[in-house]
Amino acid sequence: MKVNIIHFSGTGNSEYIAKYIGEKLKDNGDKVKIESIDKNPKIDEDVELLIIGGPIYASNVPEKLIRWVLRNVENKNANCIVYSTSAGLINAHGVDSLAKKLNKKGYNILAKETYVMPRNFYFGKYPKNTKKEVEDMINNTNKQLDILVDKIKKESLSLENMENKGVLGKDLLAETFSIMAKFIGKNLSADENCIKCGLCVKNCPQNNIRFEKDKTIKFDNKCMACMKCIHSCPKNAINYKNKKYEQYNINEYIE
Ligand SMILES: Cc1cc2nc3c(=O)[nH]c(=O)nc-3n(C[C@H](O)[C@H](O)[C@H](O)COP(=O)(O)O)c2cc1C
Repeated sequence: MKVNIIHFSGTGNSEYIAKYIGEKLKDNGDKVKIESIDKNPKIDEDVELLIIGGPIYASNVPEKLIRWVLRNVENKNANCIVYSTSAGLINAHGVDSLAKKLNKKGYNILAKETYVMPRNFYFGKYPKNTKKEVEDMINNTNKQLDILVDKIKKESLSLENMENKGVLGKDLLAETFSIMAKFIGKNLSADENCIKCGLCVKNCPQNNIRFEKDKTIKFDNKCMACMKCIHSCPKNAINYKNKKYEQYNINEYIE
């Protein structure tokens, strides 16, 4: 079977899901392509299964992912699985919106999956997950993924109910959040530990970070609050509201 797996991932959780499913299907002999929307991939003409997902930001997947789907996915009669990753199950069903858009384009939605993964945005009563919590989450998610992969292999998934309620409201929330995110971005700054390596400049999915003439790091007004810059800085030099974040790196927990 020809499979395309497309994701948006700020800090690696949604990419992990894409790769996990992808590798298992490759082992099964399927032809699999895995890509991030950051590379603006093309969906194969003859794709038989599209798997697509990203993180939950306040009840929906990022507006960037929704917009990418609306603009870049052509109408097609193929099977599709949508997924989201979130730090908890509250507000986690934003994946309905993505499903609805793809269903309108002709895709048969076979599953709407939500995976609880480590938190990448912590404050107040939502602290960073402990090592044990992270390990448990990844183990549980792997079990959930194995069940899904098994169903894909056995072709035992059936059509999802598309009578989703509240998609309009969730889309409005995603738009509102994308505006709020710009303000979150305005609270980011690089401190004296910055070694000017340029990784954040290169990695930012919004091209929101640049070097000034004097090589200081400048954050513009296009932030989507994905947290990639904070968690991937090799010197943990990027602060939010002048406070340092304890970094999260999924690679520390997987082989
Ligand atoms: C700005 C922002 C808002 C978030 N909002 C929620 C939320 O409403 N509910 C939730 O469960 N997780 C929320 N999260 C956590 C992420 O959805 C979760 O950590 C996700 O797995 C990150 O995926 P990624 O590593 O692929 O970017 C939020 C994360 C960020 C950065």
